Amino acid sequence: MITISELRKVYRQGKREIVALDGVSLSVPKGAVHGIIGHSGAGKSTLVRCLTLLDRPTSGSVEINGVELSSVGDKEIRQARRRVGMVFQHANLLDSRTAGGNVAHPLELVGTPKAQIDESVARLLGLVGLAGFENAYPAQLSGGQRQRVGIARALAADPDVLLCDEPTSALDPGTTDEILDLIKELTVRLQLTVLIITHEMNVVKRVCDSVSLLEAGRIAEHGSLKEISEHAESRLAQALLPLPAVAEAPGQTVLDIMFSTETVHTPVLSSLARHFDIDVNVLSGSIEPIGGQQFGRLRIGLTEATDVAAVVQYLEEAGASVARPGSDTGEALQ
Ligand SMILES: Nc1ncnc2c1ncn2[C@@H]1O[C@H](COP(=O)(O)OP(=O)(O)OP(=O)(O)O)[C@@H](O)[C@H]1O
Repeated sequence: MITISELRKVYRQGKREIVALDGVSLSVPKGAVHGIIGHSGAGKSTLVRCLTLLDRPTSGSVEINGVELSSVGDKEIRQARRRVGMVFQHANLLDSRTAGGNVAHPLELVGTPKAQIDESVARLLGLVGLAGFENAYPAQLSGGQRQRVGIARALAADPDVLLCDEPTSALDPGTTDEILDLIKELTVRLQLTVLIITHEMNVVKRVCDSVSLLEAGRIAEHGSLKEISEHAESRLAQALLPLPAVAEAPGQTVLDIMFSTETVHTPVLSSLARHFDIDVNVLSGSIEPIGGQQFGRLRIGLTEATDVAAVVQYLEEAGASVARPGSDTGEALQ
């Protein structure tokens, strides 16, 4: 379990203060995968550096399984760092070392006996589906295999938390899915706590149990995928269920409707049309499985004469969530 409380990081450039993290609080239980989405400059790298103790937070705390990370002294810092395994975008393997040599590296650095290292390397490569690849060099491996080695190396020190920084951004879609499935499987099997920094909503959909939107150093939105997908005004929900090209609807009142598992299969729109004796114009829509459950989003147009407040109330009473689409939509997060 990782608990981040009121984390602040202020950089100073001469007289100027740059607030990179502005009170980030977040809790992820053991065995869960949490995604962090954010635009460039939101504070993602700073958060990674604070969690890996490459940077000291200005204030706030990071606790891993009840142990406070941010207050450890310089002497214990190496030990504390071992609690967080790091997976990078480009695997960052040492080209001069074999796959086995790369996985062995962090164990060698802390003086683990040779026999124990050999046993760990074989076990870890087996765990990531690379049994028998001990002697292959990174140049002889595919991008996905290199990332598997990177994951095995991150697990070598038996960490509690796996911190994955854009782990699939350099991979093709098929390999991305394989690596994400591996991360999910390892999370459950080893009871890890996983944080994935990503800009890809597909990563969130496939592997995350919960997600946060980091904006200007603050958590602007967060929740489980189910909680988020039930709120039509949530930008994360809109990014999870982006609408295909939306048709213009001159002279109509446009509404976005989010349907959750319970309502996605009920004929809400036809009953709406019957109830109010109106025509409902479907402008765009999508229905997708998110976090193992079906969610839907529809954009509809109503003729201006319709009593919109009554329509919204009717839809909400039917279990849907309704929003008026604005200019700042979740599509921009894609
Ligand atoms: N060492 C530093 N000194 C001064 N300002 C910094 C430093 N590191 C980051 N910042 C500033 O802190 C803010 C957050 O930066 P950060 O690199 O954490 O964002 P990010 O979300 O990782 O962006 P990107 O996706 O582009 O890497 C930015 O305004 C950045 O300019």
